[in-house]
Amino acid sequence: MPRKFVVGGNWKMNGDKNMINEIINNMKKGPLDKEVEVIIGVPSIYLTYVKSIVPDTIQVAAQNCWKVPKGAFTGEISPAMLKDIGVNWVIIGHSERRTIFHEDDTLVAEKVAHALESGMKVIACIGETLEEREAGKTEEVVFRQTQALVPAIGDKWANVVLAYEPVWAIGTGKTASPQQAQDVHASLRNWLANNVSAQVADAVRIQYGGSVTAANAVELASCADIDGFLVGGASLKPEFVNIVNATK
Ligand SMILES: O=C[C@H](O)COP(=O)(O)O
Repeated sequence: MPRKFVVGGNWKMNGDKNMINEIINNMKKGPLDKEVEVIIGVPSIYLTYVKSIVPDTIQVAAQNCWKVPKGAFTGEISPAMLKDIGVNWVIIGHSERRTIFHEDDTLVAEKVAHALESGMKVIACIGETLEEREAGKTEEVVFRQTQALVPAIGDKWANVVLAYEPVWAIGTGKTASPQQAQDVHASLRNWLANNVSAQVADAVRIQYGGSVTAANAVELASCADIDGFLVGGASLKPEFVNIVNATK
């Protein structure tokens, strides 16, 4: 079965109500390709507001969550709380969480496991730093990060999207070339076939993220193993509509 293209917009810690109204109005105007799954990653404080103004055709994600349902974890939010306000997706393990907030593979896996057990869908992020790429360790790093997720995901791969985001391409304007991205995506799929199952390898969607724009999205989207994007900066701009429509 062909994999449905899935485009996420990760707003990160950006936006206010005025800007959010503009972004959503622009997406409503679209038109957005109906064949593409669209998920916007919203700062937690605006999740309820965005849910109240967004059409059902656009799904809403949190950018993080904690690994237990409730308790003394000041400043955190749980999958149970997200589900309570109708948010069914969460981005976990973004490189900014891994680097700035020191989230390691184990914590990322615990968060993924709990989110999935709570009935949420997860965009799980992986990707190498520039230093790791230059040392020829790209595959070693993304395989290690994915391996940590395997027991956490268990049989719930249908609720997971993998986002390959080379850290050196995030917010830098340096996009991975379509060949560089395709090579890593193909290696990941091959690794999944050997270490999980052929069925999961074939079905799981792997997004590319890192300086995706309307100008490079069409070529990246034409690669066989690129099943969508996780878009940062450009998801705040009108060109996000063109990125969603990159396979049209
Ligand atoms: O989650 C999105 C990625 O960090 C990519 O961000 P960017 O498109 O601004 O490079």
